[in-house]
Amino acid sequence: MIHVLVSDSMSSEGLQPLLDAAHINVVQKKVEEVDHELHLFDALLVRSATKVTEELFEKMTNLKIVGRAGVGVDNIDIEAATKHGVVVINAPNGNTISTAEHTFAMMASLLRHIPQANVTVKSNEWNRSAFVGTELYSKSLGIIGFGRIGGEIAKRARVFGMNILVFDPFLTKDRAEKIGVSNCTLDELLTNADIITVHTPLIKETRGILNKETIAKTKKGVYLLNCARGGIIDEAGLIHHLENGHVAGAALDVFEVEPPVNNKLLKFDNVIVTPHLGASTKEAQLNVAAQVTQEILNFLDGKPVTSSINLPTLTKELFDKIQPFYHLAKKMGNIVSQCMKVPVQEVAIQYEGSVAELETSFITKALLSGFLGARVDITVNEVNAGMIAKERGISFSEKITSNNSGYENLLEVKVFGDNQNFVLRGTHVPHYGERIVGINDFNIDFYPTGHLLYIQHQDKPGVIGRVGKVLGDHEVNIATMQVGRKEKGGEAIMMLAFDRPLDDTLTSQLAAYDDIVSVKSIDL
Ligand SMILES: NC(=O)C1=CN([C@@H]2O[C@H](COP(=O)(O)OP(=O)(O)OC[C@H]3O[C@@H](n4cnc5c(N)ncnc54)[C@H](O)[C@@H]3O)[C@@H](O)[C@H]2O)C=CC1
Ligand SMILES: O=C(O)CCC(=O)C(=O)O
Repeated sequence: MIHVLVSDSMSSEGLQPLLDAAHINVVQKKVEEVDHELHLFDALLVRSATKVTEELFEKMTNLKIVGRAGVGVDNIDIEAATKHGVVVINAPNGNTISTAEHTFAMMASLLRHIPQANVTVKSNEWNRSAFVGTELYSKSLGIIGFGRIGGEIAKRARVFGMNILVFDPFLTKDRAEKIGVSNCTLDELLTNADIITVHTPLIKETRGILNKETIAKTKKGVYLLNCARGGIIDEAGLIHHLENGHVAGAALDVFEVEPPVNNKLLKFDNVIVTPHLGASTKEAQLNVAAQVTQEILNFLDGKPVTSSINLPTLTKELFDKIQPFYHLAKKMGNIVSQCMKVPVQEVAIQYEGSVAELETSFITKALLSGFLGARVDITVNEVNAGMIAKERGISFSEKITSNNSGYENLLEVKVFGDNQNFVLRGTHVPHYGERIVGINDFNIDFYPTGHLLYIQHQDKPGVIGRVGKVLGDHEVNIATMQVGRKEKGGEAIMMLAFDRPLDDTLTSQLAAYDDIVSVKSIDL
């Protein structure tokens, strides 16, 4: 049974496929309410209320995936998720329209004082002169962060006859042209916009992008909006410019601390607020819950996820093509790790042939996870393999080569360790399977599975017979056997496969022969 914890309120219609799955047990409770069972859950679904911290990852020892029903993942410690090998996914476009519409509603309300006027009329006042507003028509709207939501706002602003100024360092010329806007510098936007709205993620570079100093550069009487994340507009800086009358008004859906506690911003008549409602429509909630549910089901079924924050994004088609190499790479990493029982400083992976055209970074991570999984006692997977390698001082690299070894595809891993290097080559043959085709300078051909014995020896008469006899004396049946050598009478290797693991006494007994250089038992 797979256990999924849904810890924030979510559209039950969107969650239905998870609720309907017979093999999945869905618990809809807050994290605090299941404190003693946290270790049971395979998946966690959240909106923005649940804080997914390092401490929570430590308690959720079985967790494999966190799904964020929404865009912003600032409530999830992505670094901690990556370290714990937990995939983080979000629902990037399900609430775009709702948030763009909310921002527009806030903008119109702010400039026409609708919330303030509403309160007075309901209090039996009829004071029309107190609420003279400002038109949106022909005003310059500055949009900071021109992604999905910023783009939708621009489309609506154009219909209202507004001029649009955009600042987004990552905006491509193509996308700007397609929507018909031009990118300007932050300073140009600040000095020319009548209204400024922010739509970036909350990251180091955007925290406080509008602050005491930058707001001072804006036009006197500017209106500011934040329907993205609290902290993108620095609250102290905004308060300063509301008090000195530089800012004519602000519309805020989000706050540095939510819900806001003793927040001075709530005292200003010209500040209108909503309780983080950008994505709160029936449509958006259905969209994000359905998107994230489908992704979780795919993931739990071993299918690719398309909106991961800490894994390369793969389409189903690409994922299917990568699968054979993913499994081969994982096994190759594992074999190398078991053959190199010394500290390792570097892992270099090379791709040749058709495999080089795929998303090799994913295959590299699979190889690293196979390598590290055999030598560390924590969960290692494609999510955290790179991070764990770095933490352990192991550098890794990948290279595409145009070498022509004759194989349709070839993966080669070279591992450099204390006084020892090791090279392994593998290929995948369609309809036939994975093959290891080279160890160090030797050509060989075996199927990497089960219990193997790798023997380096002298190419002399009687060695193979002696190995067979020792194994036979211990009632060990040899399932398959491959040999390889470089030259007659020189160094040689054997790879034997068995139906059951070998015990250490047997490998020590074989290693004691003079013409046997080394014996390594490999379990896959
Ligand atoms: N109030 C609410 O309920 C909601 C809030 N949000 C917030 O809105 C934000 C934006 O959402 P989307 O448009 O879907 O995200 P997006 O990823 O499509 O767009 C973000 C844009 O910000 C730009 N950006 C990044 N760093 C920047 C910088 N230093 N300066 C200027 N631009 C920068 C990016 O290039 C990107 O184009 C989310 O990160 C989330 O925090 C999203 C949905 C609902
Ligand atoms: O879950 C919510 O309603 C908040 C949505 C949001 O802020 C986001 O998607 O980034």
